[in-house]
Parts: sequence; structure tokens; C-alpha cells
Amino acid sequence: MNAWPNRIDWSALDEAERERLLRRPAQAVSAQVQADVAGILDQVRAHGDAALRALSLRFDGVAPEDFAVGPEEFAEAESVVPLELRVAMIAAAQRIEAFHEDGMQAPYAVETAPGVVCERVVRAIGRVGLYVPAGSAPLPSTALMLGVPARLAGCREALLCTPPRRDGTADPAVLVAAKLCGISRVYKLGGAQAIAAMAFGTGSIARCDKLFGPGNAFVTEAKRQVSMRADGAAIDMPAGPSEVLVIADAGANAAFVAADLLSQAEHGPDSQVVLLSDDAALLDAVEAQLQAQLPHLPRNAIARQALAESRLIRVDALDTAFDISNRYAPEHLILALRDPRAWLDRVQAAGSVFLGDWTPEALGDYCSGTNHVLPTGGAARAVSGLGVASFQTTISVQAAQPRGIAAIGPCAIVMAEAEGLDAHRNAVAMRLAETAA
Ligand SMILES: NC(=O)c1ccc[n+]([C@@H]2O[C@H](COP(=O)([O-])OP(=O)(O)OC[C@H]3O[C@@H](n4cnc5c(N)ncnc54)[C@H](O)[C@@H]3O)[C@@H](O)[C@H]2O)c1
Ligand SMILES: N[C@H](CO)Cc1c[nH]c[nH+]1
Ligand SMILES: [Zn+2]
Repeated sequence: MNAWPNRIDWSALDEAERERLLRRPAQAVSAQVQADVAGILDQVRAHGDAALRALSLRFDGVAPEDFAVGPEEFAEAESVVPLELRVAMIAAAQRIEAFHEDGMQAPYAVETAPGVVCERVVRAIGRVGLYVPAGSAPLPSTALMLGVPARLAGCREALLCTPPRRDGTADPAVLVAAKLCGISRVYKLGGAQAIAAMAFGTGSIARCDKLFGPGNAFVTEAKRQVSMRADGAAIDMPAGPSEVLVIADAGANAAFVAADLLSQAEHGPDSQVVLLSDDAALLDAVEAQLQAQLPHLPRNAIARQALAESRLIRVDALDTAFDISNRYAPEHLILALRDPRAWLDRVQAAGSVFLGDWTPEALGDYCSGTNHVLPTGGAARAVSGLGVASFQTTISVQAAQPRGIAAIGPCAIVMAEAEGLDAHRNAVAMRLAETAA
């Protein structure tokens, strides 16, 4: 079977075809998924833990009496996770921390007029709910990507939900990663029911102020729906099926490019990978490499499905490739170019950018230090990836002295009169009169 049927010449397409091509396979969440998720949220809202048990049995094949991971399971996890993996996770966590520390929101103060000081103060969000996927593959790296910034921000409490395995336990590496981030409240819950539990609270799960983390269509749709309910919770971003877009020139290494495309295609059948190049020979070589590498991947059936909905596009010039990429706004953008940094200013919308032949996207997934929880589905046009700031709120503060209101009060009066809001006008005028007395 041809691994990649979607070979396209951009210049031969009309505008409608281009628009259609840039749509994600999972973009239109089916009405069925929306309805299923709404039903799950209602069930958890109404019946709490009893609903969680029934839903876990239905979707994950287990109905634990207690969702919380206890001390014995944490201890068992510590004993079964290989030392090599623990050491790698510690090193990754250190680099993630080093990068994220500089991204903390900082307080500041500005005297905007004599006697008027405006400030921004920073607070950590109180209780946060973290979701670590484990449906198709458990992702302990995601526990680090969520837990490290939550700890840096100083959140009072962090809960973590991850789907149970068939035997009712949690993935041991996810537990070790959680512990490395100082998280001890871990619940074996997956899918939309986990999101509902953290958003609404149940007898055993505390209600969270904000939910974080990636997931499949059910998780992503549940986050969207709880963020719109008055009794729900805030969310970080739409972080759904993984995507990568590669812009490659004639000098790119075809084997590297194919490996990068496959590394995102293997996440799930609804992942999407896109290659743009101005060089037909490079496109041929990458296609051959895909065919060569694919059979050796244990998850080749998944990757094959993702590739069937992916694109390999010939463009007339690299400049056109950047126009297309900005329109598509990929989660990950790899610039397999000879002078990638020179092109960086052309990037307007992307979750995370990887410069040059020696920066595979997998480095960012695990251990370069950047966060791998990133906006998908084109959300990168206006939404940023996860950082410490996502776990913080800022509050503006202002203080005016009598000489301050004397300085700017007249400005407020003119504007209040223009808006016809007399009470506003009076609140200022009354004080102005006192300062003048
Ligand atoms: N954008 C990002 O930052 C980012 C990062 C990492 C992973 N991801 C993506 O996260 C996703 C992880 O998905 P996953 O499925 O492996 O794990 P998951 O943990 O998101 O989902 C598994 C859960 O889905 C629920 N579920 C399964 N079938 C269902 C059904 N028919 N109805 C209702 N609920 C159902 C089950 O309860 C199960 O526990 C992948 O698409 C991956 O690409 C994205
Ligand atoms: N590429 C994923 C985000 O789209 C993150 C991840 C975790 N593990 C491997 N990859
Ligand atoms: Zn990945």
C-alpha cells in the first residue's frame, strides 16, 4: 500500500482546494463525540463517583473502588521503573525547569502620572488539574511538561488524572514522573470523565480552578465543554491530536525528514503530518524513506492511517511554504533549511519551531527544555504553548494620591461626560473638589 497518497502541487490548486487541504482530519469533531461528551459530563455532574466507576468500566474496562493512587502503588512504581529511565526523566525535568523559570510572569509598577502608580502583581492559580494521556501510549513526559511549570508557579495543589491500565493500576513511569514534580494526588481516571471530575468535583476528586493537558478527541472536547459551563473550569488550550509541518529545501536529509514525519504520525490515526518543499527530488526521496522506515515501526498501522490523511506538497518557492505554514498554524514546525534562523522572522503562527537538520521534534517532546503541550488544529494562530505563565494570574493594582487625582481626574470627567455616566463623573469630581479646597 502506498504510505502517502497525497502528493500535491500547490500551484495547481484553486483557492477552495487549498482551503480544504489545510483542514485537519480531526477538525470537525463529530456531532456524535460532542453529544457523547455532553452526556458523560452530565452523568458525572449528577452522580459523581458512581458515574466515574460506571464510565471507567465502560471505556477503560476497570471500575476501581478507589481512584486515588495509594502509597503502595507509588512504591511499586519506584521499584519497577528502570534506573535509566528515572535518570533520563530527572535530566529532562531539570532542563524543562531551566527553560521555564525564565518564562515566569514578573510583577512590575509604572508611575503613569505624578501621584498615580499602576502595578501588576502575580498570583499562582490555587488548585490545578493535570491530564496525562495513556490511551494509546502512556506519556510520562507529559507529566513532566505539566508538573514542572505547575510547581514553578507555586500552585497550592496539583491533581493529576491518567487512564488506568486494564489491571486497574496506573502506568508506573507516569507515577514516578508525577512524584519528581512533587505531585502525590494521582487518580486513575481517563477520558472525558476525568475532565468532568476535575472540573465539577466529586466525592473523591476536588474541584479544580483550571485544567491542563493534551488528549484525544474526547478529552479535548470535554475540556472545551467544561470551559463553557458556568460551573466548569478554565482550560489551558485545545491540545488535541499531534501535528507537524516540515519545510525542507533541496539540501535537507530525506531520512531525517521522514523520521520526523513518522514520529508524529505514530501518535494516533488522527495525527497529521505535512511536508512542504520547493524541490521535487527531495519530495521523492522523503517518500521513498517513508516507505522504507514505516514497516520497521511497531506502530506502523497507526502511522499509516495518519499518513493517509497527511500531505506532501510541492511549492514554487520557500516563501510560499511559509505563507502556507502560517495559514495552517501547525503545532510543530520543523525548518529543515540551510539557514533556518534567517527564516524565523517569516514564522507568524506555530506552537513550537525546530531549527535545522539536527533538531528533531522528538527532542522538544522529551528533553530540550521547551514544553510539548502545544495548541493544535490551527489554534496556534492566537494561542501559545504551555508555560509557567499558564499557571499564574496577574492582577492589576492602582493607587492615586491627592496630587494624582488632581492630575488625571479632569481626563476621567471628560470621558465620563462623553459616555453619559454621571455617577462615574461624580466619583471623580467629588474628590477633585476636595483636593482643590
Ligand atoms: N497537543 C499536544 O500538546 C499533545 C501532547 C501529547 C499528546 N497529544 C495527543 O494526545 C492524544 C492521546 O490520546 P490517547 O487516546 O492515547 O489517550 P487519552 O488518555 O487522551 O484518551 C484515552 C481515554 O479516552 C477515553 N475513550 C476512549 N474511547 C472512548 C469512547 N469511544 N467514548 C468515550 N471515551 C473514550 C477512555 O476513557 C480512555 O481512558 C493523542 O491524539 C496525541 O497525539 C497531544
Ligand atoms: N508530540 C507530542 C505532542 O504533540 C508529545 C509527546 C509525548 N511523547 C512523545 N511525544
Ligand atoms: Zn510526540
